Amino acid sequence: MHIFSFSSEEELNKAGAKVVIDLLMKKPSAILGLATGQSPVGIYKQLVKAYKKGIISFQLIKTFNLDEYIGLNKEHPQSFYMFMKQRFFDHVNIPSERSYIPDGIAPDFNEECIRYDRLLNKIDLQILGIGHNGHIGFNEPGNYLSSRTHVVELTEETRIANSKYFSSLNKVPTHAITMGIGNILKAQKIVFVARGKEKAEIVFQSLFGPITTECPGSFLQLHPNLVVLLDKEAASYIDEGKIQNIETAL
Ligand SMILES: N[C@@H]1[C@@H](O)[C@H](O)[C@@H](COP(=O)(O)O)O[C@@H]1O
Repeated sequence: MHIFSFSSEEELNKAGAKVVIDLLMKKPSAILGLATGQSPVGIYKQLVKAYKKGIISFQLIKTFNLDEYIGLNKEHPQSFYMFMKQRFFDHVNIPSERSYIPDGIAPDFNEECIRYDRLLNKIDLQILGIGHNGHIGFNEPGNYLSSRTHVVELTEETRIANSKYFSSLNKVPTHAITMGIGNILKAQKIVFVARGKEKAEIVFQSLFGPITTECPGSFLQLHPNLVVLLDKEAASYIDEGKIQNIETAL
């Protein structure tokens, strides 16, 4: 595990984008796993900049998003599809048929989970954030975790946290489809991003606490190629000796 912390947002975002750019330079047909939430948005912005400068092309890549709300169609302003479209897909040259996201209004969700799992080729690089309660994708804390794509009931805590995107809490969907922990851990490399003081404890628990279904992020400790990008606040519980110098490492 390589942990880096940054005093500037821009440096963190540039470091995250650099991991993607380096991969695309080596493998223009790379498969990217993408995440919603505020944490990765700055990285997407840097990637859009790099595309506009002609540094990289997304023509040959494929993308798979982690999750989608159940009950929201693609055009719904709060769907994760729309989130990605507005912040990333519309600004780069990813052919739309190569960007996959679970279908939140599928007629049969069991079938949809099976379909998504079949589509999921081996992800080269997964970009990942974390919820305040330790969820990754929408794998919520509890007595068990699922390995494959599945339907999940969102916790009250998650619905409240995500209600900032909706007009009221009762508009936040109660369920979602998410890749499972196994899908996430199968990625060749994971770039895990977290920002802010309110993430400091869960980031510490995830990276150094016991591996437990009560903290889905703790399963990241099992991944052999994990790059952790934190701002100073999110890194504040971590011993400085465990944090690497970006200049020498990336
Ligand atoms: N399903 C997503 C997660 O993938 C994301 O990690 C989390 C944190 O979002 P933020 O980065 O805005 O804190 O939000 C959502 O619930």
